[in-house]
Amino acid sequence: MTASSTIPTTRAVATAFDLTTGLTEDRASLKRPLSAMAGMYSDTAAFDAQVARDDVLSYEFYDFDVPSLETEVAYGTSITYPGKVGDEYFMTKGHFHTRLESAEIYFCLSGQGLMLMESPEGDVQVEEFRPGRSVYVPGRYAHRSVNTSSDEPLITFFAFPGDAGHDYGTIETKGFRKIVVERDGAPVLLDNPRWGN
Ligand SMILES: O=P(O)(O)OC[C@H]1O[C@](O)(CO)[C@@H](O)[C@@H]1O
Ligand SMILES: [Fe+2]
Repeated sequence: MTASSTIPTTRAVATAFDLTTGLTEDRASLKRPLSAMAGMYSDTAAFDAQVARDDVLSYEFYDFDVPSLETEVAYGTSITYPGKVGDEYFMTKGHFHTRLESAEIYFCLSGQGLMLMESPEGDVQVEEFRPGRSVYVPGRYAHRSVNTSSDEPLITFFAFPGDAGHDYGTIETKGFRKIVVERDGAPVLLDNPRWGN
């Protein structure tokens, strides 16, 4: 996703985006339909049935200029739509940074949800997203946004070091150690029964 270059960006960049929806007409978003999340949700039968019925857009995000150097800052907005696969809320795929130590900052513009984080050693941390709340994802932690609202998109603004890179491999093969599911109308964190498989 991040363009690789050794030439620093030397021009100022401005992007106008909607503070509630996170959308902009200045750029194209990267779209992840539910089908792009194969293997990510714990209820695989519910996932297959839902994709066959209607392969909805589960999230999309904008990279506002994708700088790629250590000295630069990559940033954009992220929109995770409401929905569930079985009891599990819609979420982003999640990733470690290729340069593992790279941290990231998120600022919630609207909606509600959770930032699920875990280190390679298995430390799990969870922070709540609600409008006006920032979440600092420490270096070394994989991170995934989860939308826990029944009807509103979760909108965040994010920024991270330009050379952080995205490492999806571990998450695609092992998953996160925890899943976020609805129980009696509220989100709860459970052990992922499929973790490591
Ligand atoms: O990269 P994923 O896990 O698909 O999730 C996308 C989100 O994460 C980011 O890569 C930032 O970490 C954004 O581009 C976007 O908000
Ligand atoms: Fe990230």
